[in-house]
Amino acid sequence: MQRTEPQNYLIQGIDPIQLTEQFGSPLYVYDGGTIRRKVAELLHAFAGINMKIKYACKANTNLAVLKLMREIGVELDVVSPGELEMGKLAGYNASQITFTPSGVPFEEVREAVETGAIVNVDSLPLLEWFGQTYGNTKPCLIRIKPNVAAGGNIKIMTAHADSKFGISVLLLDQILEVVKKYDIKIIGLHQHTGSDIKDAEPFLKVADILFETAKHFPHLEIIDLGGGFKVSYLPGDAITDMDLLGEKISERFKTFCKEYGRELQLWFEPGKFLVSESGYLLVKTTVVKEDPARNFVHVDSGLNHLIRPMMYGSYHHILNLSNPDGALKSYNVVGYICETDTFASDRELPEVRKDDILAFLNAGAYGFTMSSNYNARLRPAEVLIDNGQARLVRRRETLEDLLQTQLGM
Ligand SMILES: Cc1ncc(COP(=O)(O)O)c(C=O)c1O
Ligand SMILES: N[C@@H](CCCC[NH3+])C(=O)O
Repeated sequence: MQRTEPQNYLIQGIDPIQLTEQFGSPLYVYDGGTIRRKVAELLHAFAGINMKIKYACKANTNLAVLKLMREIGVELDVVSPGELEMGKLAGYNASQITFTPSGVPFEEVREAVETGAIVNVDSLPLLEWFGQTYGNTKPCLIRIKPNVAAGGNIKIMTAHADSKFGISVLLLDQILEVVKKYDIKIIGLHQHTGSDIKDAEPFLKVADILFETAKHFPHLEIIDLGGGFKVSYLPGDAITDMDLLGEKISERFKTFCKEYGRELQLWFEPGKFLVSESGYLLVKTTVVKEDPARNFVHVDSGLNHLIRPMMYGSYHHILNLSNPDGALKSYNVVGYICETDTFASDRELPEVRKDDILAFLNAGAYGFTMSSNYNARLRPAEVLIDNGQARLVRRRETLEDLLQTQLGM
């Protein structure tokens, strides 16, 4: 979204307020141009390296977004049979999809393997099952837990010693024993450190751990370093310097490949980095309440549509699209859910009036995908703007959708 004079917010030349008039509110809007730009940034940072992007689609599974990713050469990382199916519906071959489960029933792994996807094995019992079931007939990667703590907050750190994810690197001997016992075809090592990681240092640390571990596996083709690049939520927020990170990791990766004796492929699985900035949650002000303690702005949405502020205390920048020139006032922006659902506390915004349209920025990742029907509320519609055209890519839910699975009458 550019800010044009005088403070007229447009997404690819389209007025978001007009979108809410056409498609209703609340509304998720994604800017395909931003997604294309983010993919290009990542490719640029790792130019010169045999690198593949596996979009962690838990961030946003709208089929139009998945199709766009496929069209621009991005492959997929999925965490469930549902996401796998969505990937296929978006036109992916199963062989372009990696399944990265977390303690799932082994039947889900069987389904993924038999459909042709590659699996990141995340526990010793699963490795044992994989060996018993497939011997050396199917390839897999192993998800290593490097015991490194990094990420925006503890809930989104996934590689520290107490994290449930992956097989601890300290269990390497046991991993090797199982691999040997069944002659399992390990073609890659994987790790994902966490989300919202700004500095290059943790990425380099886990890369070194994986490179060292890789020396014990002679048939590798892939090193998968996961996702986690930080984006800017607050204006002026420090973000991962992708070019610097690309340069540093590429250098070490090249050295590793030389030592390993073969050129491997480097994979990344970003979610947030690719889609966060592309997304806006547009909401309408329902009530402005001037309480002695605080000014409250209620909107026609809540933690059911964007849970990140309540779940992680995350900051999402808010724009008052309807009154950008209004005098600044301090507000608590809250939802309509019967639960404390605060989007923002003590936030300075241009004066907010009833029926103003507000935009929550950085809503493209973990927005709609983490939404729910709490309080029997319906989920928003979604619009994708690409090549200057706005297209409805998910209709608004109806009460019928909500009642469809109920059998209690
Ligand atoms: C295995 C795996 N890969 C990739 C990601 C994407 O993380 P992010 O959206 O921070 O890039 C996640 C989510 O945390 C993950 O669990
Ligand atoms: N859902 C998290 C990031 C991914 C966590 C999943 N491992 C967020 O909104 O920041």
